[in-house]
Amino acid sequence: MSKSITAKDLNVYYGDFMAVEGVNIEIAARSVTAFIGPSGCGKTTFLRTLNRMHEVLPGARVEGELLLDEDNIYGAGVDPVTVRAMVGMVFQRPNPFPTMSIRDNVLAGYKLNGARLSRSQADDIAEKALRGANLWNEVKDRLDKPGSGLSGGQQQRLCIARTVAVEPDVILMDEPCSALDPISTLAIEDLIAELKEKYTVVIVTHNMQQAARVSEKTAFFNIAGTGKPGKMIEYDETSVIFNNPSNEQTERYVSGKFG
Ligand SMILES: Nc1ncnc2c1ncn2[C@@H]1O[C@H](COP(=O)(O)OP(=O)(O)OP(=O)(O)O)[C@@H](O)[C@H]1O
Repeated sequence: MSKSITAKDLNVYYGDFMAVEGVNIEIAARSVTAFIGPSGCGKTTFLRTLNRMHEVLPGARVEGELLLDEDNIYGAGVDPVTVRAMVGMVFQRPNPFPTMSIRDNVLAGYKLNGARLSRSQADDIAEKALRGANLWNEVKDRLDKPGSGLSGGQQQRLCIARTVAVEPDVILMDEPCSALDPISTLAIEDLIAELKEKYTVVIVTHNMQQAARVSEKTAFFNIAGTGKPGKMIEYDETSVIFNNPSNEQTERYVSGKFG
């Protein structure tokens, strides 16, 4: 399954501070969208609203609507835990559970939900997810060894396997390669290209070449100054954003004149 994402007039606050203002965006199912922009413009903050992670901080809140297909994830009675099962997230630093085996890391989502799986069901889920994360061949002979014994790039693919194991509709990635070497980065970028066959992928990246390589659409965010809210300035096909943007701020950013 894969779902579209639509934000309507979304404002995001930390207490009284409005960190992101007035985002309107439509992200197609089965696509890769990159969020770019200078530090502090609200990319991560906005990304974390897409699976209701933002509100885990005290005082953090959201105004506006956020639809997964037709359903407002901020609607009355919607359980954030259900939303987070549909919208998985991969973080900047690989964060496998260090003492858990590779296999149990992949199955962690099921264990947290209290699902009862037979040994063969669990084996099938683990293998499928590890294959889906392009990690199976590297770990199939050591599934019972701790996840922390893998390289950084392998650990990040393990985290992606953990995310895809529960079959989400959307995968959010917050600078997933920033702690990785170039070879591991390429492995993750290849994987992102495969993931979009099944999932809607949204990635925050500081690396403009990466945005250009992996995404079909790009949203450029900017901030007018300290204490001001970040805004989405332009959203278009990635090739347009990088080669022929409409907005002067976008043009200045992608040509390296600031940020
Ligand atoms: N936990 C928090 N409490 C209060 N303000 C926060 C918090 N996290 C972020 N902010 C503020 O929200 C604004 C947007 O930050 P955010 O981290 O989303 O930007 P970003 O574009 O992802 O930046 P970077 O590229 O540096 O990661 C900034 O002004 C930041 O200081």
